[in-house]
Amino acid sequence: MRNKLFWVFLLIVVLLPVLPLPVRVPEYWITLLNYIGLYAIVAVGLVLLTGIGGMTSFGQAAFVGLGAYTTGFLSTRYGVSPWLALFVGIAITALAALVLGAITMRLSGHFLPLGTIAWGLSLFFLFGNLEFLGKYDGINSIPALEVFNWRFDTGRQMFYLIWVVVIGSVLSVQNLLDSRPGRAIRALRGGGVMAEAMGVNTAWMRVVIFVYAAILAAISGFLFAHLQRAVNPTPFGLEHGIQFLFMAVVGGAGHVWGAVLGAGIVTLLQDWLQSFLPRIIGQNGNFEMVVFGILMVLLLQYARDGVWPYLQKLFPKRRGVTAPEKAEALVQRAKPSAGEPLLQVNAARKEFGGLVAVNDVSFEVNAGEIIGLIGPNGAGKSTTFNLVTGVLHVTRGEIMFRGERIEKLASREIVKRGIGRTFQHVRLMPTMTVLENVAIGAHLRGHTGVWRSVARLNKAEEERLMFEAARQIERVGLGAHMYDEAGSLALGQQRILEIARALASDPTLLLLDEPAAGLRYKEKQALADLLRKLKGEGLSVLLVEHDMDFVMNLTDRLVVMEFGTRIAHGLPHEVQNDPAVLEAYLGGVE
Ligand SMILES: Nc1ncnc2c1ncn2[C@@H]1O[C@H](COP(=O)(O)OP(=O)(O)OP(=O)(O)O)[C@@H](O)[C@H]1O
Repeated sequence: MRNKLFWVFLLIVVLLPVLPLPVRVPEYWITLLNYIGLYAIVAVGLVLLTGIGGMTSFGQAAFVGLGAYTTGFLSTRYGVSPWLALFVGIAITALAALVLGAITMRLSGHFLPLGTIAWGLSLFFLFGNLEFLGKYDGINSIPALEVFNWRFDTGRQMFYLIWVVVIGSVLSVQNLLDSRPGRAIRALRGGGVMAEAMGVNTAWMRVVIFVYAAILAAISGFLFAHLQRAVNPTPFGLEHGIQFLFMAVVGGAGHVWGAVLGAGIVTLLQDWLQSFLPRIIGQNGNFEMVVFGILMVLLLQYARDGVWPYLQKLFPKRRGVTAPEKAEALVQRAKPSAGEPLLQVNAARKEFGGLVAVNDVSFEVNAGEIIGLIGPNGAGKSTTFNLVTGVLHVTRGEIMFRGERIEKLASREIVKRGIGRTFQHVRLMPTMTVLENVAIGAHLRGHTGVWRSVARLNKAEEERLMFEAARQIERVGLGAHMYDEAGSLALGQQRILEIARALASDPTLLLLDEPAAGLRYKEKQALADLLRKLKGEGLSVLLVEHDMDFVMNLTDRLVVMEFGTRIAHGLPHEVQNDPAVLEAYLGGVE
């Protein structure tokens, strides 16, 4: 169920063009609302791409152009039905975005924005220079849209079509974000290391949302062409690409409805400035751009999250995703029997240039054991951890898991095989609930993709995933916080939440990176109790730790490293009294 506000909004949209006199909305406002709608469709895509996925594109106007020119060209030159042209336009755009995305999405940092700028510029000049597209004059006499003899040849009629698409775009993106791939998209922020560790193919996910945003832009372009009944390159230039980005940011790039709000604010503001500034200043010129620029700077300075969050505070909060009381359990992997060899690290070596961070280190973890990997600062523990989890790859040596070599596999392949992990510095989605955070961990246990999620054909699987996430939350004792925002929990609880997220992947081995770091005594005790309980349930744990006391009463065996080398190995009390360990780890016998 959508909230009341949505239905009020829908009612306004339906009534606006048909209100009788004297409250009839003038043509001028209908035109403005049409443009706001067209821009909003593009901005919704940008919210997904930029606000949520964390990737900046200046090239959306070029995708709008692709949609507009395809229908303009096909419908005027070949008399093709615009509806067919819409599909051709979407296909061309998707293909272009796929190719462009596959090239640029792998590049980090500023390469993507630069790539989209280059794309925006080159397409603009291409439109303007191709003879068959009418060069800079463009294409005229584009036919009106028709559905069953109903012609959309006035602004008032187009209004409905445009706003149906706006609402459809918003709902489609909302549906997507509340789904398995949506949670993966939200986890892309912050570099994607966490998402990869949960089994998400982040490079592919980035391409997917780039294509999705491009398709929305192309649909907007299609409507634009049939509203204007003419196209030329000007509206598809880089300047408009930047404006779309402004709209998403002004509204609130992290909020889907923010796109509609942002499109409204920017369009109205520009229109207002354009008509009033010349009167105040007394001469014509592009003064509105100057004032607009200043307002933008102020907004970015004082309201980084855009205007939507302020508006949102006035209304009741949308109820988030909940876990069902009952659902069919997810399939579990076959568990090893106690004592079976699980992980074998054989002479693993990692060199960073001349530095040997891990020097031919060997150890193993058997099913049902808790093993501690300890050592002083810089000993190579985290590097070893990263070698096992696929974040780094060995220079030489081998790592076996359940009889299979895994040292060359990527993180997402390793979690697939049953190694779950947590992070030294917790990596949670702070504004998502505990439930949703844990559900990210179950990513690989679901299969629904983007299109089925958009169409809400994922209900049964979502219930199973949420049920499993809730089960893991109860298992680690965080049931009372199921619907709290993850960022609101204390550090100790956040670390336990990360364990629940790892458990949601149904691991046979749990890798914990300094789980006790920063915890208070009570929190450490709670964590140790939880790990003992998990061990009792047959789970194996490898933990990298600094805190000697914490590991002493918890682990079955300890592996001690110093300067990248394994210096001791054995039962905790044996290791504790080993002179080499006392010397290295405790800084010598006092
Ligand atoms: N990506 C990297 N590039 C170059 N050197 C690195 C890299 N990662 C780690 N090192 C170096 O490798 C050595 C081992 O570091 P590592 O982080 O594995 O130690 P650690 O035992 O986990 O220490 P800490 O407890 O402080 O986290 C250190 O000298 C570190 O500076």
